[in-house]
Amino acid sequence: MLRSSLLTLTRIGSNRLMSTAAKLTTVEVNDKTGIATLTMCRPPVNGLNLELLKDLSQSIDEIESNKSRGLILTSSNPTIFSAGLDILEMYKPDKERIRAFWTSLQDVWLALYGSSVPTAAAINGHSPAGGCLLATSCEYRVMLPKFTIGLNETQLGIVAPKWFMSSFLSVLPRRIAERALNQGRMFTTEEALQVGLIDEVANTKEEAIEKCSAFIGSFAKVNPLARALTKQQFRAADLQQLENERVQDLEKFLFFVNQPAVQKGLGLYLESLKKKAKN
Ligand SMILES: CC/C=C\CC/C=C/CC(=O)SCCNC(=O)CCNC(=O)[C@H](O)C(C)(C)COP(=O)(O)OP(=O)(O)OC[C@H]1O[C@@H](n2cnc3c(N)ncnc32)[C@H](O)[C@@H]1OP(=O)(O)O
Repeated sequence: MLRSSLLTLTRIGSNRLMSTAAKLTTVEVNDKTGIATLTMCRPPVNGLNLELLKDLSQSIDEIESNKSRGLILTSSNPTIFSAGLDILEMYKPDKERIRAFWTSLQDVWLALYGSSVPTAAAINGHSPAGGCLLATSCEYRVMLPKFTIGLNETQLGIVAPKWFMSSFLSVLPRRIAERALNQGRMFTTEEALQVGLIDEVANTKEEAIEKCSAFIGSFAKVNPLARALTKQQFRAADLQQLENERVQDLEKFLFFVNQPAVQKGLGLYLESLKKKAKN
């Protein structure tokens, strides 16, 4: 693969840092545990734009093919895991780019939710919408206090697609998931723990990564193939549904995003974010 030939390896203590120039993610493999930490680093808020999504896809593929023992997803930003989809991709979109953007988001979800290696999210900051999608696509979540997580799409006047719901439903009981999605509810760390949206709370990012590593380590004595096939059987129906409906899902998104009312709503939301940032 071209990307493999561009790969540079740097050693930091017992970790190998795999990265390429101008990347929006880094992958660091711990030599002792064999676990890869995939860090999103797109300032200011890890907004999921086309480039970050492509990097995430490549990094997940890399981790799968390097036979890492597990994947921990986290952020280089000390207060934001990911602000979700970059709204600038969806507001007054470029025709070709927005197709590639949504297709890349589908790719990331299929790769992460369907990953054969154990996955965990060290949620070291706010995690709305697409950020929550990434976290709930993993098998385990550890979050730092005083942040928020949830699928807030209805608050923006937009609709989370079915596969966002699949990830959410793989974590939460249906009744709680349905109500939270309808309300566009953002959960505090404490509330998220209470309903089961996250598995543990940690006080620091390092502690969160340790807890994620311990979760991944809990599979050490389980046959990796049996574990991977079992996980994939659990997730097969959700994954297959998107595989079967990829084109329709893209067309539905394009139709929706181009509605004048949706464009107006996104514009107002962007404005309110910018106003808030200035104050
Ligand atoms: C039509 C579409 C149909 C279907 C698609 C459905 C799926 C949607 C999934 C999504 O992910 S939609 C995105 C939803 N995301 C959000 O609602 C998050 C919005 N952001 C925030 O709540 C906050 O920014 C934060 C809690 C993440 C961080 O707060 P704070 O640390 O106070 O940072 P600022 O708010 O000051 O933001 C700094 C900077 O970043 C810009 N920004 C924030 N979020 C986004 C974003 N999602 N997309 C693009 N830009 C974003 C914000 O405007 C500020 O920009 P400046 O230029 O003013 O610095």
